[in-house]
Amino acid sequence: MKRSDRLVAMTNHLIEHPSQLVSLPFFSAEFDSAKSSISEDLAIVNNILQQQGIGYLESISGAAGGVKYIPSYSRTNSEKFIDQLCEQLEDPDRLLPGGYLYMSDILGEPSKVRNIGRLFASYFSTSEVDVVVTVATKGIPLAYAVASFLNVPVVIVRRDPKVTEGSTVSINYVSGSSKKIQTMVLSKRSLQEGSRVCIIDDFMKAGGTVNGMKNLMEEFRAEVVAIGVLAEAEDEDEERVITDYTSLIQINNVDVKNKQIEVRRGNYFRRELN
Ligand SMILES: O=P(O)(O)OC[C@H]1C[C@H](OP(=O)(O)OP(=O)(O)O)[C@H](O)[C@@H]1O
Repeated sequence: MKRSDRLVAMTNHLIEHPSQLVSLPFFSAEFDSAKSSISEDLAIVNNILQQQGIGYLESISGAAGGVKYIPSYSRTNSEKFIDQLCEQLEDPDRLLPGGYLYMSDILGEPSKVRNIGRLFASYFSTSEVDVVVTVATKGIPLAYAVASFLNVPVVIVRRDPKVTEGSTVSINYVSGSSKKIQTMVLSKRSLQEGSRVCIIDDFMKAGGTVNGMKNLMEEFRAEVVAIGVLAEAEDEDEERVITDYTSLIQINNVDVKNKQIEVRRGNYFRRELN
């Protein structure tokens, strides 16, 4: 196979299998090429991925070695996407009682959900995440998007026990937004002790829901190494219980009465991105 054809096929395979180890012998066999040629090809691909600001190839040496495509969105790409999302959300008609924002249309757009997943996967690419955890319902599409780029499974926390979940662990929590005691339930089979967990949700107001998930993770002796929320809205009437989280969008100065709203970049951008 000609180098130009190999480069296209190789890039496609790597992008289609984010965070997955691909061995050099696999590429050699697939493209009937010497490992030295494949190594040169991979250097070219790595260079272009970084130039395009969409990630890089991580090399793993040794007999079981190879390369992994690590999605890592550049600052420029990230800002462009989030600014466009802020503009779309900064619409007073989206305001809901209790300082909520209607975002289900965004969560219904696969391309936007995929980009949100890519941003979080970029941000958490070095956190060695084993599993992405979310709570039903609106966090689910985002959790799958993040997990697909990190190449890890998704675990969904429910609010009610179901016979199909087997024996479960449950905790009670107060979701600040609804000010009522709620329950979170998770099947005992779903998480191994010591799992490194990335918590993902669509929205955080008082942080009671994310805090509930953190408490539930303690019941499983799992370690929360990353917390990502698409949007956060300040909760004027109570101190937020969560501080160690990453948000893509911040909703400020919500004035339901006068239908005013401000939507800005979240704290995702406070950290130096490559
Ligand atoms: O930070 P808090 O004050 O706890 O609120 C954030 C919660 C509330 C809302 O979920 P709901 O709309 O209650 O439930 P669902 O996701 O099933 O629509 C949102 O999806 C977060 O999970």
